[in-house]
Amino acid sequence: MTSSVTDLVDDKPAAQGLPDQTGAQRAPVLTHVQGTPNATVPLHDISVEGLSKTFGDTAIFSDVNFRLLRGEAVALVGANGTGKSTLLRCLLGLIPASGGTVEVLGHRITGARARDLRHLRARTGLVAQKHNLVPRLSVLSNVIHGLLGAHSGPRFWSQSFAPPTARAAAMQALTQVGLAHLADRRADRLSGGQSQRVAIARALVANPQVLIADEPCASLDPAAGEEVMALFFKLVREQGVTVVFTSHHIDHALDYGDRVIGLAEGRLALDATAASLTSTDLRGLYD
Ligand SMILES: Nc1ncnc2c1ncn2[C@@H]1O[C@H](COP(=O)(O)OP(=O)(O)OP(=O)(O)O)[C@@H](O)[C@H]1O
Repeated sequence: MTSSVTDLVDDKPAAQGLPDQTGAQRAPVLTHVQGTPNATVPLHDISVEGLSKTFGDTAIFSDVNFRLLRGEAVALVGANGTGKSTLLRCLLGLIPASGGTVEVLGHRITGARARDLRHLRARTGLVAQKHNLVPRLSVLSNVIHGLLGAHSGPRFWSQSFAPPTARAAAMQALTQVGLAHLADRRADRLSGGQSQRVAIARALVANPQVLIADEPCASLDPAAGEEVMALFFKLVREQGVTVVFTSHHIDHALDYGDRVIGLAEGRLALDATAASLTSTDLRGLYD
């Protein structure tokens, strides 16, 4: 559908329509559609239809359907092993779906060629449970690697060779996460919380429109985890990024998500606004 988009009316989250984490309402972003000059429809950054995934003979989930509006933050919840990480990997095309379709930013992910996926990865980002920094390289070089989706080549592997514009962008991202003073430190000399902040800077440096975060604070102690979540969502809200995140913390899903979707018994068992849910509703998914 979005391949026929011709004119984006407003690409920032506005102030009405969808609830944000403070309970305020934000409007869905509207777009004109080619051939229907007077029509406006909400712009979906992610559309999932009839998605299923099996590993061998084991069905992980089937018939999953949801759409995410631009700027929306959606928490994906469910008990261990229900397929949350698998679903996130299908969204990014990191593993093939077994059935159904995924569209991200108007591009079909399911069945796409590797070259097209590479192009799209320049506009998407991933924050994983394990930050996956290159341990022997500097913090700055690791953040510069976040630009590799948009550019490639040896010039982007090390801060010494990267163009000044790339270094400046990476320094700005480090400043946003409060770690500019550690730019030259080796990544393996950081604390867990600092590493995860660097991973966030790396994910945000290329100004992605869509971010996937798989338990971004799972490896951190509760205090550091709270700090990282608050920082992450402050930045993505400021930048109007569309986010899908998983968390085992029910409070995080309700505090940071506009919407919560839940997997149980191989199905999408929940899709509701965070404002309409209580922690008891979510606990039911873990029984
Ligand atoms: N590559 C794979 N091959 C076979 N089975 C897999 C593979 N990846 C995941 N699985 C299985 O798929 C199921 C869902 O795994 P997944 O990691 O997506 O669950 P999850 O909901 O993210 O779990 P958790 O909350 O523990 O992180 C699990 O039973 C897992 O063992």
